[in-house]
Amino acid sequence: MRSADQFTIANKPIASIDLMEKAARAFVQSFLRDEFDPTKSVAIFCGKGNNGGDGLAAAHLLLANGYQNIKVYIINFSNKQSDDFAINLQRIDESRCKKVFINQPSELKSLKADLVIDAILGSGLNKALAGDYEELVQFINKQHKKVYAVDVPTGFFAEGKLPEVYNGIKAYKTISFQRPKINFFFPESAAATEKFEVVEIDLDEGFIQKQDAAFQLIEESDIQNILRPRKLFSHKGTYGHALIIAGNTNTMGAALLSSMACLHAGAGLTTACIPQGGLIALNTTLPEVMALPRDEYTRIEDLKKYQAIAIGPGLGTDPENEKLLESLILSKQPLIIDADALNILGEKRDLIDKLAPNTILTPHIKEFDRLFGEHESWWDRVQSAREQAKKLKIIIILKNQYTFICLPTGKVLINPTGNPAMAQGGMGDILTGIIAGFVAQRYTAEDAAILACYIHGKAGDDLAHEHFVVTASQVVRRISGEIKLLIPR
Ligand SMILES: NC(=O)C1=CN([C@@H]2O[C@H](COP(=O)(O)OP(=O)(O)OC[C@H]3O[C@@H](n4cnc5c(N)ncnc54)[C@H](O)[C@@H]3O)[C@@H](O)[C@H]2O)[C@@H](O)CC1
Ligand SMILES: Nc1ncnc2c1ncn2[C@@H]1O[C@H](COP(=O)(O)OP(=O)(O)O)[C@@H](O)[C@H]1O
Repeated sequence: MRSADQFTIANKPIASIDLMEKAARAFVQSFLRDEFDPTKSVAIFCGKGNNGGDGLAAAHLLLANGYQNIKVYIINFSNKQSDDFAINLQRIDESRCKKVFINQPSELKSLKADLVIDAILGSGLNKALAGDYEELVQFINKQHKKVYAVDVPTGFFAEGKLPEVYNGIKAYKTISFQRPKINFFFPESAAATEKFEVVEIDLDEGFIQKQDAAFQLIEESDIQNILRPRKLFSHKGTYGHALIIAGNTNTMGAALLSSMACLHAGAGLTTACIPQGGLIALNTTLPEVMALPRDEYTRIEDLKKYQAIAIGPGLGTDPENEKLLESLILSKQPLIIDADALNILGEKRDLIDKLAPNTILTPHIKEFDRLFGEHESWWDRVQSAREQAKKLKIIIILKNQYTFICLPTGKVLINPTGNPAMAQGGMGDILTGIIAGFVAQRYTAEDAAILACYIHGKAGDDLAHEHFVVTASQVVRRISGEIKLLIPR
């Protein structure tokens, strides 16, 4: 993003000071949507780089928007200052805005303001906070004010491994420019900001898109470009046959949820490979789904009729399941491996190297670490998922609030849908079923992964508008409706 700033300044008819003004304007617009009471007092902390410059420009704009009680704290811990900071400082000097220079953190005794804007350090942060900056930030955090951060909270790295213990600003909201910073998508960011919003500042989009960015956020338009309508004169055979190998004595629910999700995602036929004991449950709850009792299942040649095979939800890790997984892997059929099948793979690591290209693995954090070793941070975990997907030519769907879809090309797609109301058992089982449903319909493994993650989360988001918690069964029933809403007319 820093290179996009520089490219835009060099190639668009816009001076860097005007870009700063644009950024400040976008920040203030977003701030005013949340904070529309101009009688509130605001303390704006400005460093002497461009982040601080944004803060000064924002002070100006807030005054122009009727805020009377604004105080700017200029953090004067270093002699260096950016040119655009200096220009905005002069503008502040000429205005009626109160300002004070802070040469040492101890000069700050109290903070009376209702709201705080943090513009101390932005994306220019090059090492963890220490010394005066750390002391200043601790002081601000201890005031327990509502803090709005400009671009990134001071002390938060926009990318790269985050320090184990975060010592930067704890913001209520971060208003970030043009593109979200990759580290916002990792759980560690919860210590730095409760939420973030991305605002446009007109950086050169063409340039940004040409960058070979490893990470890409999935957008609704991507889904619309991938989804295909049901064809005239089509029949069940057009949409493929999926096999869901799942369930055990105490975990038949996982098999039912997965199979149901596969059905609702549009597979032409769905067969559930379950234990004998689950037949009544299946036949009573999912009459559309066919059954293949697990002990009858032996011949690998019979698998050829399935366009997608998912294995794992509620499966158990018995030795016969190990053999089943191994034979499936060797059959090179289109495979989605989840839950207990991933745990088996974690124990029988030699099988990992035998996975066919485009096999889909759907681990949550624990399953992932069982497969590929413990990781200290999410940055490390995602890097290693990326490397493994590339090396093995498979797709790894690393599940979390933001799910990372790691492709064989080395690219990582970030799924933005989903929310904490979905944090309940069974939610992963239905994701697996949805993926199988799309693979059966002959979407590529990559497209099926993208569609499934996005639609799964979107269904959960829509339900969460009205529900405190969203169950997997509720999400399943919304899948087909979500597809209908997303599909181009
Ligand atoms: N044209 C542009 O480049 C634009 C930049 N914008 C703003 O500019 C910010 C980036 O500005 P800068 O590159 O000037 O960087 P910052 O303002 O984030 O920081 C600059 C200074 O902080 C020092 N520093 C870094 N880490 C430190 C640490 N741990 N302790 C103490 N000092 C430290 C650096 O040596 C540098 O002197 C963005 O976050 C954004 O707010 C926006 O105005 C949009 C346009
Ligand atoms: N806080 C959350 N925000 C968004 N999605 C979530 C959240 N918590 C869980 N999910 C989604 O729910 C699913 C949980 O998968 P998993 O842990 O395998 O569940 P289970 O094994 O119980 O079926 C994943 O797709 C994950 O992305």
